[in-house]
Amino acid sequence: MKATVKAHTNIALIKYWGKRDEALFLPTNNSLSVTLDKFYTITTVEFLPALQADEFYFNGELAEEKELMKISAFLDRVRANAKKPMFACVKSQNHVPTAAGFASSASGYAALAAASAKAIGLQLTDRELSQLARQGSGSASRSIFGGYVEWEKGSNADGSDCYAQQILKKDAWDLRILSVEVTTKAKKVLSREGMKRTVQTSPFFAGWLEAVEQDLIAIKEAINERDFTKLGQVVEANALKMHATTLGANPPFMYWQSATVEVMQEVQALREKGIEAYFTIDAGPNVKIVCQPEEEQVIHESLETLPVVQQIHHCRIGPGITYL
Ligand SMILES: O=C(O)C[C@@](O)(CF)CCOP(=O)(O)OP(=O)(O)O
Repeated sequence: MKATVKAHTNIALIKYWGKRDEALFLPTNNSLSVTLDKFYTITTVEFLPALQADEFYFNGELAEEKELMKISAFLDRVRANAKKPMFACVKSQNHVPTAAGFASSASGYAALAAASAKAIGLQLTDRELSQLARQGSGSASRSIFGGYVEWEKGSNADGSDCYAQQILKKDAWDLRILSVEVTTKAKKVLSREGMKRTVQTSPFFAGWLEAVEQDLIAIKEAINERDFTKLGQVVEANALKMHATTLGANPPFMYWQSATVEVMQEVQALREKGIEAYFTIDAGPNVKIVCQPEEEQVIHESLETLPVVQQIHHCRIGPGITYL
């Protein structure tokens, strides 16, 4: 009754931004991501009849109560699914620089979903695992798979048609992701709160929903044609539109800091010099840059001249979950 799983984090090229159902983590729009090779979570789950309650160790330390509550709530779904009311000991090791603003919940819940299902004896398909992980954190639904992944929003109220699937293998198109950590000052609005406030109060959210459908069509054409310029332009414009919605929320908020804008401007300056780099930004001030292998180094060198750049992580497109 024990299993260990390694799951990688992912970065959305077309953003998940808004839920149509908070309880089931059903999104308002499809999203598309690439799984990253460098950052991952390894989670071991052991169901033990002798346990009187769930236990959760995070990076070797007993986790605090509120984290344990979230894990237990997730395990309740697994227990109900397997009809086995047994408690578990969960041990998670994160290899994700949380300072980089990576959604470590993506790799964390993907690993927890796969390890807990396996340990309790559930035989779930990857699609079913994606639907289970989704109920821990939406973006985790994508980390079950490697390569290029699309998360289908579905339309059923119960989420039975809401899951992610791989649309292109990781080695089919070798793109690089530079994760640029900048100096962070303010406490950020967590993505869950950010998207909820935006859906409920931003007049720009309707425009986002229209635009993201078009962006998804365009990026899939770009992927099929291996057209990096087209992909980069869609990725950057999609991120900017997502962030534009937050400015219209009530109360308004903004994830960018001055350092964020400096990096964005450096990327645009690189393009004016003929170096193709495109940025994307999630629920935080850090910037991720998409580029082609041959320009990865020159982009790194230009970024590290910026005093606001603290660290640059080089990522390639990575694999789906593995059972260790
Ligand atoms: O990753 C993306 O598509 C875009 C974002 O990173 C943009 F910030 C949102 C990720 O949201 P997540 O942490 O999955 O939310 P949850 O479902 O409330 O846990």
